[in-house]
Parts: sequence; C-alpha cells; structure tokens
Amino acid sequence: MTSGKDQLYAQPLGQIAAFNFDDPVVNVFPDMIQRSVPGYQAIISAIGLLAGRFCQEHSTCYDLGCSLGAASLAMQHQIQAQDFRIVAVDNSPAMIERLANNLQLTRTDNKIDLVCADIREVAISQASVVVLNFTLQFIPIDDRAALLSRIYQGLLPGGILILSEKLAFADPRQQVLQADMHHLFKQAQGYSTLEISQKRSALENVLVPESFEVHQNRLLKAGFSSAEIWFQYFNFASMIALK
Ligand SMILES: Nc1ncnc2c1ncn2[C@@H]1O[C@H](C[S@+](CC[C@H]([NH3+])C(=O)[O-])CC(=O)[O-])[C@@H](O)[C@H]1O
Ligand SMILES: O=C(O)C(=O)Cc1ccccc1
Repeated sequence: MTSGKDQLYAQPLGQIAAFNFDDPVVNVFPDMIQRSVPGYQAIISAIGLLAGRFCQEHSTCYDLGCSLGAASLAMQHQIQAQDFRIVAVDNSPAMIERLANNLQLTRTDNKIDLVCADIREVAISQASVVVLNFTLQFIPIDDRAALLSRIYQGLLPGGILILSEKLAFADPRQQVLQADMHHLFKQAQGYSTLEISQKRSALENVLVPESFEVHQNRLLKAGFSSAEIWFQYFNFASMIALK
C-alpha cells in the first residue's frame, strides 16, 4: 500500500481547515504519527506486551480509534491465548478501508475484526484489554466520562484500559516548557516551523488535551481502582487503569 511522507502542512495555506482523518491524512499517517508523537513506537510495542500479559481466554481486546491498526497488530503478535478476538474500531471510513486492505495482504491467521463506527456507540463486553491510544483526546470533553464508564462496565474482572493522551499541564511554566519541547521534537523529526504552526491551528478545538490529574480523577470516578502513568515523553503520556 502507498504510504508517504507527511508534507500536508509544508506549503503556506490561506485557510487552515479543521484537522480530520480523510484520505490525504491516511496516505501519510504512519509517517505523521511517528514523527509527531514522541515515544509512539515504544508505546505500540508495550501495548503488545501488556496485551500478552492481560488478554484472557475467551475474551475480547478492543482498539478504540484504531487508525491503521498498529496497536491491534502489536496485540495480535504478542497474545498467546487460544481463544480471543480483537475488535478494532474507527469512525474514519478512509482509515478502516486502508486497514482492511493491509490486513488482506498479510498471510497471518487474522484475529482482528474491523468496525467503522463512532466509539461512543460501540458495545463493549467480555473485554480483558481496552486500548484508547491517542483517541480520547478527539472525543468532546462532555462525552468522555460516559465512554470510560461503558469501558469499565464492559471489562472483565482483572481487565485493563491503556489510555494514551497528549497532556496539558496546570502549571503554566510546565505547559509552555512541554509544548516547546514537543515543538523541538517535531523540528528534530524534520518538520519546519511553518508545518508545526499550521498543523497546530488545524488541531485547535479538535484535539483537546487535559491534565493527568483530570484523567486520573475521571478514571477513578468511572470505577477503575487505580490509574497511573507508565510512560511519558514530554507532553505525551500513556496510562494504565486497572478494573
Ligand atoms: N468518535 C470516534 N469514533 C471512532 N474513532 C474516532 C473517533 N474520533 C476520532 N477517531 C479516530 O481516532 C484516531 C486517532 S489517531 C489514533 C492512533 C492509533 N490508535 C494508533 O495507535 O496508531 C491519533 C492521532 O492521530 O493523534 C483516528 O483514526 C480517528 O479517525
Ligand atoms: O502533531 C501534533 O502536534 C500532535 O499533537 C499529534 C498528532 C499526531 C497525528 C495526528 C494528529 C495529531
């Protein structure tokens, strides 16, 4: 499948449309996320290891906002259970079509079922592992608690949620520092200042980060008994919440 270098924001744009996961983004998505999210590949690998440890027999693993299925593929690779399914959900038809094509090209015994739907409307049951890898940040803040409650309810005893998010910081000095460091990270990955600032405009009010404390409180309120960060690289973090 064609997958190119992300140059979507390289030229000056008169009007910057709100960011969305359409065909042009899908075409460059692996390169875009790799060069934009510090630690992305380390997180994907660890999601595989966590699924290997937590996937229970006769259970389902959910990858909510799966994009091109990187987390699902890592889970499939690491899970040793005999009887399990992975349900990969995304509401972008372009993402799901590309992922369906990619899966057809692989010869491996496929355990991944694709669903093109809004994760706010997908039933979750018999789950041992649920992954929200940089997806909750795109859900309206008012809808986040209800989604996490449904995930908690759908998890089996001993189940886990892996929640990765871009973070905001209550302390303005931390906010400025961490955002600056992310900017420097993107520059080091070859993005120009123009690309970085145009993409920031496109993400305004689309990707809405919250602080770790806000996430932790919401997870505990949803019923999780513990929620902690296991990985952080500047303003990008991944949390594990235990049922
Ligand atoms: N309401 C929604 N319902 C379903 N999908 C949604 C919704 N809102 C956004 N999405 C989908 O969530 C994904 C977010 S990307 C996830 C990366 C992936 N997890 C990865 O591990 O590579 C993160 C990023 O690009 O920063 C996109 O594919 C959206 O279509
Ligand atoms: O690029 C950014 O600034 C981000 O915050 C991460 C990102 C990565 C891929 C799509 C949308 C946002």
